[in-house]
Amino acid sequence: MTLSVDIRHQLGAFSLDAAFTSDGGVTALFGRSGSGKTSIIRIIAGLIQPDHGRISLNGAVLADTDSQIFVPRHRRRFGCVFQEARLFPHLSVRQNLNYGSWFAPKSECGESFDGVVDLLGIAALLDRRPAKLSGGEKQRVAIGRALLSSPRLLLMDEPLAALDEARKAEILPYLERLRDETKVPIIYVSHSIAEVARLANRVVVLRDGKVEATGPAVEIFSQLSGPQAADRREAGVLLEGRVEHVDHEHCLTIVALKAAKLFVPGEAAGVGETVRVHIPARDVMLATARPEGLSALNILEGRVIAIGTAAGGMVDVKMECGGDTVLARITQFSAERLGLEIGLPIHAVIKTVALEP
Ligand SMILES: Nc1ncnc2c1ncn2[C@@H]1O[C@H](COP(=O)(O)OP(=O)(O)OP(=O)(O)O)[C@@H](O)[C@H]1O
Repeated sequence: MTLSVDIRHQLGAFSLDAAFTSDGGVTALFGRSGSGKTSIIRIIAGLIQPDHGRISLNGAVLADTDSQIFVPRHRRRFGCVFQEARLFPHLSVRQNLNYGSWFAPKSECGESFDGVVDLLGIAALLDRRPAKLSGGEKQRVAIGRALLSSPRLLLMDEPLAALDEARKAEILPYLERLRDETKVPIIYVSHSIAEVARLANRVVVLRDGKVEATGPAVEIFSQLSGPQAADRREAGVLLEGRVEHVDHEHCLTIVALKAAKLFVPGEAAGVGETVRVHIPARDVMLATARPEGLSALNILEGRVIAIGTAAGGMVDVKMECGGDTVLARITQFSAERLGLEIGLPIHAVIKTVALEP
């Protein structure tokens, strides 16, 4: 599956000028509020006709202003999931789900009803009305309804934004299953780094209607100037590794990175599985000599490879640790006191890491 988007569009004073491709899996459109994410989703969905440009899916043209082609939205066969579940209040969950399959072409059997119900864990909800569901349950039903329409592409616009942290945590594993177990490619809009880091295979970073960067999630989130650099709270890196050992007694997972090993709290994956590990930059301390007597389990050795420009008294320090990149956000004062410079051997003391299987 290749979705190719190359469009220009004017919305009042806002200019959208974006080109990117998506090759299946989850492609996240990521950017701050007002960067143009929703407008792009609406253009892909066929809700807005672009002023200029072309959109195609697997070579089939959906919109092309040069040849005046515009496939209307109902003929694109895309499933949409929005911030609000938008279920029919007078229909049961089962009827809401069946509504999705009425739009599926009879010749194509996509996901089965039972398969979708199982995938999203909604079997116990089938006879309830939406008013009797939690926000997270409603969203799972909305995803199910979209999937049962046998979509060629799922467009998800901030599907978790209206949910509290507990509901988000409840629904994220289902989105991961959706990504891993169905073949439906997903365009996923979010301004949450944690969400995108966890779900996306590819990331398109938008700023002021333009594509600022695009590439594999692991690469995009490890760039010093990456999308997270501006975000004081969420900056960090995403590393990929393999589970080497699960210590059930201490509820720890030991992940082998390129050279180093990381101790990660929890038992979220099995031995041999590939996992992503999120290391927030604010949780990384630096030491010029190997520290002793610390409670932190993870001390990685490496070298400083970049020092970001200071903002608000803080600097980002990028290190290469045995082939992996780690980012630390420390005060300018500490950086000066440690005499940090490119090439300096350094120890990264990592306080918390989160496993994202
Ligand atoms: N119909 C419209 N007319 C004029 N301006 C518009 C219109 N629709 C959107 N805009 C403007 O276009 C810009 C991008 O909006 P858009 O909703 O695509 O951003 P976004 O990245 O999805 O933001 P958010 O994360 O807040 O949803 C904003 O400045 C918005 O005010």
